[in-house]
Amino acid sequence: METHGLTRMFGTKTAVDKVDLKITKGTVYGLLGPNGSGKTTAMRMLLGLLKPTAGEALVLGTRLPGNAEPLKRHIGYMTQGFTHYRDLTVLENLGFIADIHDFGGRRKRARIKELLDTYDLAAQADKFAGEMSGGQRQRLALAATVLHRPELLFLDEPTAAVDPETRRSFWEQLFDLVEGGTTIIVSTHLMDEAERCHQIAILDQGRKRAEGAPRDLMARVQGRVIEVSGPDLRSVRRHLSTTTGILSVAQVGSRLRVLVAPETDDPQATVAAAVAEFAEIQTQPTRPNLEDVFVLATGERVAERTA
Ligand SMILES: Nc1ncnc2c1ncn2[C@@H]1O[C@H](COP(=O)(O)OP(=O)(O)OP(=O)(O)O)[C@@H](O)[C@H]1O
Repeated sequence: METHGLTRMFGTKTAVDKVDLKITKGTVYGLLGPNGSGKTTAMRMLLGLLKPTAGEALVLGTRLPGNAEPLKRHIGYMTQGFTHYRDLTVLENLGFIADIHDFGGRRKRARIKELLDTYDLAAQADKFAGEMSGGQRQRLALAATVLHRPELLFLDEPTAAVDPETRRSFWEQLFDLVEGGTTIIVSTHLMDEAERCHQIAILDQGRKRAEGAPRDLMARVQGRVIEVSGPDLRSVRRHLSTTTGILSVAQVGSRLRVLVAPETDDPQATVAAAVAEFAEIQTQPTRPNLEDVFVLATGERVAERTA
């Protein structure tokens, strides 16, 4: 899948701004960005549901904008929230989706049985979707999305509303799909979710600000994140927040994580000098995370934007 200069305006607002992407078959590609950064709009254009204002995309050999009809058999889309019928049972929900995809008779029964086994839903088959737990409903949503064995799967913030344990097992299921050759495009504002992707693009205000494997992106920030410990950390934090060359300061437990701007030669010495007036302060470089990459790419923390 590739896009060139993909752009979408709503009135005078540019929701997606000249975005170039290249996504390799059999990988999980993450679109990471805060609310309103253009993730859903980008996905809807790639699904052929929304026409780009400018630019183009090539999705599984189909050129967009253009006739997206041939794509529909080959792609799956899990929207934000759960889109199955709460007053139908698990079996009825899957049966309904199977009918939409023209699965009939024995083929329909076999595929539904397979999905109930794969997604551990057999015991809930006759339960109303509305009465299931969040984790079970999410498994049902994924089962329904992959029923027709799509080659390309779009997941819009799939685990924003579930607990960490459910999120972990959901991701294991995604990697099982990838092993079978499926390509997955997932949008998220969660750093731990983005870290699991093979490749990510960081989106901010509709623009792509950075792209690469999470590990490579974090390596680029190596040495720029300094951990500060000692007494009176709230005062130290306030002081560092107004120091030139320091991009962000966040308290994590009994330490501060300080991100130093790229143009600064010796980040640790810069932080040490800035806190010299405080007694008993220790500084040491620490391992960067994707939040640091995001701040560096956009100048702002995701949490601040999302809040
Ligand atoms: N149909 C629409 N009409 C007008 N503006 C829209 C429409 N859809 C999206 N927007 C605007 O485009 C921008 C990008 O929205 P989009 O939903 O793509 O972001 P997002 O990153 O998916 O965020 P979220 O996680 O909140 O869905 C936002 O400013 C949004 O208000």
